[in-house]
Amino acid sequence: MIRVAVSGAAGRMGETVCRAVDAAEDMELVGRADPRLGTSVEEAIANADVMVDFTTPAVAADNARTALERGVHVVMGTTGADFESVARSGGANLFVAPNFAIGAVLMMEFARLAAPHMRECEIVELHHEAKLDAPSGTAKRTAELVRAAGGNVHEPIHSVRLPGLVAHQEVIFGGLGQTLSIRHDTTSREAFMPGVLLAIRRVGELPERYVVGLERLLFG
Ligand SMILES: NC(=O)C1=CN([C@@H]2O[C@H](COP(=O)(O)OP(=O)(O)OC[C@H]3O[C@@H](n4cnc5c(N)ncnc54)[C@H](O)[C@@H]3O)[C@@H](O)[C@H]2O)C=CC1
Ligand SMILES: O=C(O)C1=N[C@H](C(=O)O)C[C@H](O)C1
Repeated sequence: MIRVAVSGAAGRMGETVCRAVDAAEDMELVGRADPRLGTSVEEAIANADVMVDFTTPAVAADNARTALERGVHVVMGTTGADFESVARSGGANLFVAPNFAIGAVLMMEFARLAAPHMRECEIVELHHEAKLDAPSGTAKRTAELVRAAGGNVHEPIHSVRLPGLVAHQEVIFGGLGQTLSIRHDTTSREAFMPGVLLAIRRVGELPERYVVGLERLLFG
């Protein structure tokens, strides 16, 4: 049994992760941290092997440090924060993914493949109106990957925030007489759960202490 604590447990993602962990036969939900529940990270991780964090950019790095210093592996989903500086804390592993949905990972892979052939690129990301960070973590990661593959991502990345949206992104390449659009739509937060559960199962045996991107677990 993998003993899992969820940080941000009363949030949109945290509640969904708690249900997914509860339903997984090889996992036990041992702690739920959230100020809205009156529970701290320290209490929640006391008996945990892995902490999953979906909180806010302001607190996520501190939460990760707290867990790593206590030897608890971290699966980090929170975007808009930098985790490089905490990655070497303690003796446990840190896995960070800006997007846990397989379709979003494929969108980024396809964009990386297209970049050397159609260099000019714009990214439009669209999210629910309560999202705190802009551009999204997925959009920033896509831009990094496209640029590393030789693409020219135009600034700024376009961020749309509206009620009715969940999480969506379009990567548009333009070339002579043609465009190529790669679009991913998340219509339910359930989309992220297989990726989160995979990361919980694998975070204890990463090849390095700090790994970024679900593609590292999916495609080796
Ligand atoms: N990597 C991925 O695939 C995904 C990442 N996200 C990211 O996850 C994060 C959370 O998103 P939502 O669930 O929509 O936000 P939310 O606002 O619904 O939930 C955040 C929760 O964190 C709690 N919180 C605040 N401070 C805390 C602390 N110090 N310790 C523990 N909990 C604390 C809040 O009370 C709230 O319940 C965002 O950064 C978002 O971008 C969201 C969806 C997918
Ligand atoms: O806040 C969200 O909802 C999401 N955040 C992540 C991001 O910033 O890319 C992943 C997904 O887009 C949903």
